[in-house]
Amino acid sequence: MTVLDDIIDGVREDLAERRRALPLEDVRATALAAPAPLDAFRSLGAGEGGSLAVIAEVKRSSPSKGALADIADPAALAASYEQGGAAVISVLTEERRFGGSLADLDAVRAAVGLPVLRKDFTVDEYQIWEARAHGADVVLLIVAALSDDDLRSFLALTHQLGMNAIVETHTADEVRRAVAAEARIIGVNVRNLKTLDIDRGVFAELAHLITSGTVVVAESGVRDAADVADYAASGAHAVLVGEALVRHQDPSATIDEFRRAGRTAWSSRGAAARS
Ligand SMILES: O=P(O)(O)OC[C@@H](O)[C@@H](O)c1c[nH]c2ccccc12
Repeated sequence: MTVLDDIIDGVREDLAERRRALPLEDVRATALAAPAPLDAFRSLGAGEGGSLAVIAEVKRSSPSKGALADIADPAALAASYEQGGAAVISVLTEERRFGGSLADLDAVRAAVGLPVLRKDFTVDEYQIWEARAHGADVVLLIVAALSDDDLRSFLALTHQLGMNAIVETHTADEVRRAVAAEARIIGVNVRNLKTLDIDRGVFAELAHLITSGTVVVAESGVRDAADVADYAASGAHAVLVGEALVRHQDPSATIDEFRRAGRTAWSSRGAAARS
């Protein structure tokens, strides 16, 4: 049993409970009445113009490190992310291992004008409707946790609702599956969710397998501006950062610094390509 299997068992139990309290029909009705989703593909694709997008995450704890930060006011944290120039705000909603909640998502949604990612382990279409009902614009689809059929049908539902999905990969085979499913945004998570080990080199190994026209996101393991520059130089349009931001005194300034590091790496990459 991997860590991922274990997390998903908990996710399914919690999901069964929410479904009993609120049937899919009710969640659907709320989702369809919600304000139209924001276009995260566009916000992230701004990378084409030579800048790197930062997806800034509200993350209370993690299975590998336990409690990361005491986030008393997730809305205020998200507002500081927006002020620093984040393109998208990610909110962990998984409760058991990450300490997140749909209440955190609601608070952040109300506080920012940016696209919001509901970060969870999506194993059922219910969670996609639920994300939309809570005002999310983006969901996470982890290839390692899904069959090809589920990946395709979840992606189709997400797009039908006008939302985007970050399709998360960790191996060459998963990248191939994501590309075959016609994912528009592909994330490479350098953390192996089965073992929780980080290997930053995985990003450069896999990024070049992703077809052009796709937004490429480097996920996890960003400690500082140098890590951001490395990901950008290897082809990231965006980076997804949690721990380094929630632990920092001034998340807003940190995002600004990361964006500048990304821009410099982008322009030298452009220069290398031209010469
Ligand atoms: O805190 P970090 O190392 O900056 O990582 C953020 C994000 O990539 C990580 O939270 C994450 C990536 N994929 C996930 C899937 C589920 C839960 C969490 C994640």
